[in-house]
Amino acid sequence: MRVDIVSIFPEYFAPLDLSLIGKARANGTLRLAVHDLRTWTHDVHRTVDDTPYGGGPGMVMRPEPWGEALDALVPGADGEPEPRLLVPSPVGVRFTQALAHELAAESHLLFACGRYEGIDQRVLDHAATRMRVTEVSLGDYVLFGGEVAVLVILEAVTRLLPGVLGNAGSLDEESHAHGLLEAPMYTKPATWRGHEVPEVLRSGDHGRIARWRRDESLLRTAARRPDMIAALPPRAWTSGTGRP
Ligand SMILES: COC(=O)c1ccnc(N)c1
Repeated sequence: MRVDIVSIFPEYFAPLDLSLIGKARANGTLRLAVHDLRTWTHDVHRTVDDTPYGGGPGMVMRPEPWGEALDALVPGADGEPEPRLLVPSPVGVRFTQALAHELAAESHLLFACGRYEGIDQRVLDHAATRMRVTEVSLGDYVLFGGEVAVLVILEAVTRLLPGVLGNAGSLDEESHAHGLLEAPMYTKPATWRGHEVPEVLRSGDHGRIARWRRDESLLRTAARRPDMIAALPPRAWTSGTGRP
């Protein structure tokens, strides 16, 4: 997967050299490049923003640098598929595990990091004439800029790519993998500060363990995320594997 990120704070992405994303970059699973939007400015102050039409507080990101940046990063006639442009924004569609899986199937993601009051709408409108554009929200709150959201989205997507997670099986059992929250997890020692690991998990009875985990998962989801319970298919209540 090719990923391009455009930001006025490229240094925000230094963490992408670390850990499993760093390894994915080193082994070629992820071809990631970070670009400074100011590369595509031409004035001495390298201006990227201006006052909003219609008045109001704050500044808006100018369209010209973004237009030139996207022109430079979107392959022209060389046959490569158009990238999917992702714009982290409070007004976007909610980022979910399902969307992470959808993005993990893309060959080229292009992230545009807005700052100030956002990017001139015409940048997104023009981009939509030649590529898929998705504004993505992490939740109902506002950040200083899109950079932190890109780190979150990129981590959620990259870990789904083949070979990135050492134990791919964990993808199958984790929270949100099957519309439920994961059951509690335990490791040694069996007793810690007077707290015992549930006996069933030390029983070696895999059928009992699977049922216990399913039940705990349903209870935890019902308590914390009733919206997810409401979205479950009816068969989720009877399957013994913990998978709806
Ligand atoms: C500037 O970007 C944001 O404020 C933002 C991005 C993604 N999700 C949000 N909830 C906010």
